Amino acid sequence: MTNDARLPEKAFPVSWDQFHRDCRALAWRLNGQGPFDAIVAITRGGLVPSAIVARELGVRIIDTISVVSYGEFKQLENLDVLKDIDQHLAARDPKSILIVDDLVDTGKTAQLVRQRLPGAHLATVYAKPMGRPQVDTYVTEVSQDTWIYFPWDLGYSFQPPIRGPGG
Ligand SMILES: O=P(O)(O)OC[C@H]1O[C@H](OP(=O)(O)OP(=O)(O)O)[C@H](O)[C@@H]1O
Ligand SMILES: O=c1[nH]c(=O)c2nc[nH]c2[nH]1
Ligand SMILES: [Mg+2]
Repeated sequence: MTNDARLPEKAFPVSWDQFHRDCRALAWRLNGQGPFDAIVAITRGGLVPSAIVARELGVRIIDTISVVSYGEFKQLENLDVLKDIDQHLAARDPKSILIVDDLVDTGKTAQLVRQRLPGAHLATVYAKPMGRPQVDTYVTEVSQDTWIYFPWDLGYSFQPPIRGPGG
């Protein structure tokens, strides 16, 4: 048990280097599918993976949908859509559209975006078991009681020794 009751049990910190590799691995998996000619990034977490996947797959059109679902480590009661998908994009063949996010947790965010773009392919870098059914392609699964720490949320800090200061 962690000291702070708000924190999930396990931590999975991800460095920039690891994240870049995991996004490239996602792009490799997606390369055999599609082809995709537009990406919908679920902001904000989907922005960095979308940029990397777009570069690898040669996709030039990137739209965003802004969904807020989490306060501090806890999901909010209702998902809030602050910015919706462009109507021009929604009129395209859904099979050519790739939806990208950093992770699925409960799957509620992914489900909301799927309902707006039925038939589009949804990809995330990480997936927790509850959200996995909402994802077509992902790279790494972590347990439901794990919190993923992304590189843009982290900084260098002192780590106390595992056995404490006495050694
Ligand atoms: O599967 P779910 O339980 O719905 O959670 C997953 C969503 O939660 C996080 O976004 P968040 O709402 O925290 O906003 P952010 O992307 O701006 O950080 C994450 O980036 C996913 O979009
Ligand atoms: O940074 C994050 N890490 C997570 O594990 C997570 N789950 C939902 N939203 C999340 N945001
Ligand atoms: Mg998000």
